[in-house]
This record gives sequence, structure tokens and C-alpha cells, in this order.
Amino acid sequence: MNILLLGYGKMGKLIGELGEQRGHQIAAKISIDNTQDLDSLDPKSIDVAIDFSQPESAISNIKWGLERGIPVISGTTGWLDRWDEIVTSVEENDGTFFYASNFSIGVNVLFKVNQYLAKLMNEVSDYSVTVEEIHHTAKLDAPSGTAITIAEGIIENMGNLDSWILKGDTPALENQLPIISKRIDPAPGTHIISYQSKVDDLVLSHTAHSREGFVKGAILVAEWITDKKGVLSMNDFLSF
Ligand SMILES: NC(=O)c1ccc[n+]([C@@H]2O[C@H](COP(=O)([O-])OP(=O)(O)OC[C@H]3O[C@@H](n4cnc5c(N)ncnc54)[C@H](O)[C@@H]3O)[C@@H](O)[C@H]2O)c1
Ligand SMILES: O=C(O)C1=N[C@H](C(=O)O)CCC1
Repeated sequence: MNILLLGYGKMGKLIGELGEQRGHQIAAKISIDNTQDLDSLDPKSIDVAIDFSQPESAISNIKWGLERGIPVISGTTGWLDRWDEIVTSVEENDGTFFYASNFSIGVNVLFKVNQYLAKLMNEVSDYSVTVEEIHHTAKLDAPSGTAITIAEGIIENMGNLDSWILKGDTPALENQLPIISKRIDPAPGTHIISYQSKVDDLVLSHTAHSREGFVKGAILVAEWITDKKGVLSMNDFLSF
């Protein structure tokens, strides 16, 4: 498969490396310094574009691919306030778009367990819930995209919560789920869901030991997506 890398930082480089090890070719490696190289590419020669760039560049990268009939996979976080624009672009171009806040298979199992646990905890009282995420200091967005997905899974299953709040100076209201963001090097990604009562704590967590899990997930999705259409997610890719 011929893969276009939109964003050639920590993730893009590892996808290039592991992708080539799996027998794929890298059509081009686009970073903030060479975006003009996109103009010289023949879109017909590209099977899939993988975007791991930055919140401000994700929208133009994704649209660039969709407008040229290239299936686009994005793992960039921090741009979802413009989600509807991408859905419109997918519809207008009869395109293929896949987004995941986290491509790790382990985290996607955690997402499911998190939803189920929230459903159970909704039936018992006396517990307060928090989400904590820990990432490296180069991360531009907070909270992490993964923490937002976790928070949404809790809120949709717990009747007393209707929004999340990044824990800072403003204390969380009763209807708000606090998310704590910590930046510590070299953390590739830790997420902790804690339910606390006076008598006990119930904790669910996932710790990435490296970026390899995210990268493998993104490559597997790239191999799967080429004959698909529409807006797709890990729920479509995984069979659970
Ligand atoms: N979904 C997941 O599983 C997952 C996993 C890890 C990281 N991420 C997200 O992926 C993104 C990238 O992470 P990273 O650690 O590789 O970051 P990074 O800072 O190492 O790399 C970002 C790259 O984007 C490039 N870039 C900036 N503007 C660009 C533009 N206009 N066009 C193309 N490239 C451009 C930069 O030059 C840089 O090479 C972040 O948003 C991060 O949160 C998601
Ligand atoms: O390193 C990052 O940046 C990560 N970003 C994703 C997020 O925001 O959830 C996934 C984990 C790593």
C-alpha cells in the first residue's frame, strides 16, 4: 500500500518505520516545513493518508485528502470543535474518513469497560468519579482526546453528570466530571478512571509503555479501510 504521512513527528516517523516493515511504501512525509510538497503528488498513486499532525493543521490536511478521493485516517486530537466541517466534506466528496482519539487496542477495550462500569456505578450512590490523564510535556492539547472519549462514555451512562471540566482553578459543579491533566516526561499516555467513596476506591487504568500500540492500530486500520466509505470509527473496525 502507498501511504501518505500527513505529519511527520513522533507518530508519523514511527508509522513510516513500522509501515515499511510491514511491506508498505511511504508516498511522502509531510511536516510543517514542506506542506507545499503536497502539490507535486499524484493523488491516484496514494492508497491512504494518515494524519498525525497538530490541532490547527488537521482540518486542512483531512480536507486535502478527501477532496482528492483519498481515504483519510486521523489520530490528531484537539480539533473536534470542527467535526461537522469534516462530516460535510466526507458527504460532499463521497469520501472515506476514520477518526480515533486513541488507536491502541487496549485503550479501546478500556473504553468499553469504562461505559459498562459507569452504567453499574449509576445504580449505586456515594461515589464521585474523576478522570486523570498523564502525557509528555510536548503535548499541545489538554485534556487528551482519549480522556474526552472516556468522559463522554461516563457522562452518557451516569444520570447526575452532563458535562466534563478540565480541573484547574474553577471547582467542578455537581453535574460536571473533573478531568485532571498532568504533563510529565516521557509519559506516552496514561489514563486513570477513579470512583471514590468514604469506604473505598475503584480504579480502572491504562498505561502505554511506548507509542507502538497507537502506531500498530493506525496501520491495521489503514490496511482495512481501503474499500470502505463514509465516516468510520474504532467501533466499525473492532468486532466488539
Ligand atoms: N489517536 C492516537 O492514537 C494518538 C496517539 C498519539 C498521538 N496522537 C495525536 O497525534 C498528533 C501528533 O502527535 P505527535 O506526538 O506525532 O506530535 P509531533 O509534534 O511529534 O508531530 C506533529 C507533526 O505535525 C507536523 N505539522 C504541523 N503542521 C503541519 C501541517 N500543516 N501539515 C502537515 N504536518 C504538519 C509537525 O511538523 C510535526 O512533524 C497529536 O494531536 C497527538 O495528540 C494521537
Ligand atoms: O502523545 C499524544 O499526544 C497522545 N495523544 C492522544 C490523546 O490525546 O488522547 C492519544 C495518546 C497519546
